Amino acid sequence: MPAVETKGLAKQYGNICALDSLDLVVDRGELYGLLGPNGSGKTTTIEILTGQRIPTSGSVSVLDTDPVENPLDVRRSVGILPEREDPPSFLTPREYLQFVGDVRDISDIDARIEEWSGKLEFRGILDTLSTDLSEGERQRVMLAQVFIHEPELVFIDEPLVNLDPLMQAEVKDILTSYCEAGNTLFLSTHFMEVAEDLCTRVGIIADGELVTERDPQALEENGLLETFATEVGDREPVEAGRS
Ligand SMILES: Nc1ncnc2c1ncn2[C@@H]1O[C@H](COP(=O)(O)OP(=O)(O)OP(=O)(O)O)[C@@H](O)[C@H]1O
Repeated sequence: MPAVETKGLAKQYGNICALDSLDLVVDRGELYGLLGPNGSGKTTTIEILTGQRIPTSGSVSVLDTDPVENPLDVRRSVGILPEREDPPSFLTPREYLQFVGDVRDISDIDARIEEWSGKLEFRGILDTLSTDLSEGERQRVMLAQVFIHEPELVFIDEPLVNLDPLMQAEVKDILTSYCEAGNTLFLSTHFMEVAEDLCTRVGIIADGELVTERDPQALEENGLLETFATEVGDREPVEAGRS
């Protein structure tokens, strides 16, 4: 069974059609990137896949579980990093990750905090209040909470945002090795070079529909940007109220 599968997935917010019959299949071990213009439905898709939102119609399967029927089971077995999410300002990274360890039932959380704060190079700020951290330091802590319970499927919106170039290279290596070990990564990004460098397959979504899927490694330089411009740029604007 694939890691993620949607059939005819649709989501209306009042008279706004955010998703319109989305069919997606992401196999286990893939590093899949979902690209699309602002408002095309990427966040809505991830929120439905992670049991945070109920679709209007269609079916969803995540690790063989229906996130609409069993949202808690899905949220326990995946890692999630939404866009612009920070650790609570009033906790230190250590306290926050210990809290995550409690929620995820991790028995050796202290050892894992050591491991992930080492990998993501934030051991030196483990006991600093999060309100006093830089944006990049907060992103490192949030990346640690994604992986600390060793999920087999991870959803990340803009994984490299706010990271300096050396840390971007580290995180790219972490994400690639995570998938090489047989796990699955579902990314959403606006950065073509991130998708080109990292993803084994990308899907381009526009107006809540999947318009094309490509292997970015098989494209010429800037090929993804050209594909994006062709597939998305030529579309007619969609009016609110379309069903
Ligand atoms: N809670 C909500 N209530 C009403 N409309 C919403 C809600 N969330 C999203 N929308 C609308 O649904 C559409 C899809 O939004 P979504 O956030 O999924 O897009 P996106 O591709 O993630 O956009 P971006 O790249 O700008 O983050 C947009 O038209 C948006 O305005």
